[in-house]
Amino acid sequence: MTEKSPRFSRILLKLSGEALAGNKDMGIDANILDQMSLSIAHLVGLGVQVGIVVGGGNLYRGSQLQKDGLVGRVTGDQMGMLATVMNGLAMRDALERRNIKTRLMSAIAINGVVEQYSSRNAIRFLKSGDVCVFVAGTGNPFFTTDTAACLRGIEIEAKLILKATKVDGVYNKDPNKYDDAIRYEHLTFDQVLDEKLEVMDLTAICLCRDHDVPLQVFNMNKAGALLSVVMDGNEGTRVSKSL
Ligand SMILES: Nc1ncnc2c1ncn2[C@@H]1O[C@H](COP(=O)(O)OP(=O)(O)O)[C@@H](O)[C@H]1O
Ligand SMILES: O=c1ccn([C@@H]2O[C@H](COP(=O)(O)OP(=O)(O)O)[C@@H](O)[C@H]2O)c(=O)[nH]1
Repeated sequence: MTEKSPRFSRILLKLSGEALAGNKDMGIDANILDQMSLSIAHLVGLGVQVGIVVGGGNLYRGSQLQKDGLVGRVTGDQMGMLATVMNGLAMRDALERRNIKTRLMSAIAINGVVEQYSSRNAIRFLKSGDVCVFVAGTGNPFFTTDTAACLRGIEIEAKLILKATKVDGVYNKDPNKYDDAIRYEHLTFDQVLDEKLEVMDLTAICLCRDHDVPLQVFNMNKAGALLSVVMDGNEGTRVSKSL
């Protein structure tokens, strides 16, 4: 009997900072990180090329720092981007503890700590089986790591961008506020924009739509969900250019 091969050969996985925090208010939950690295190791073992964009919301968000009166927005966003670097360092170590060769690539140069992002190098590393963790978002203030995920996904020619979240996909309204919210199995980027569904920010959605890269939103806390998305795409909600 031959083992089924993955439906997507190269993926970009977006992990939010909050996902890394688990049930903690702040910081990183070591058990969550370990679980995530195990799931990613499983994909790598199946020959899937994996790029990861990590968020930083478990540590800092520029908009919040500005609201708190601590710093201006640009400085706050720079602190937010540096927060993603810290999460990425922890993610790299968790993956390497599982003997997965991992490249940590940053949009902002931090010599001696991370290597600088280049799409050509990233594609080369992915082809050789290394996992690439992309940090520091897009390198620019006023953007999000969701946008960075779509940008990097397009650049590395990922077949699918996966957005890991805390709910089972995209609903017609916020499932954490409305018990009668209904989950979509499949919808278009234009529907997301027209119905103002809070899946990703507008820049991220427009990038995926304009470059025709499908997006899958799924629950990272559900056992086996990541594997199921990559093997057959039957998990969560798929968002694409057309139905
Ligand atoms: N239409 C919707 N479908 C799914 N989740 C939604 C929707 N509207 C709001 N949400 C909320 O978005 C949250 C997930 O957003 P996410 O982008 O993963 O979080 P973060 O902003 O921390 O990265 C869910 O917990 C849910 O409460
Ligand atoms: O291209 C980017 C990506 C991120 N950020 C900053 O980094 C913070 C953390 O990223 P994000 O909020 O996207 O993290 P997540 O919600 O995924 O944990 C953001 O709030 C921004 O302040 C930024 O300035 N530019």
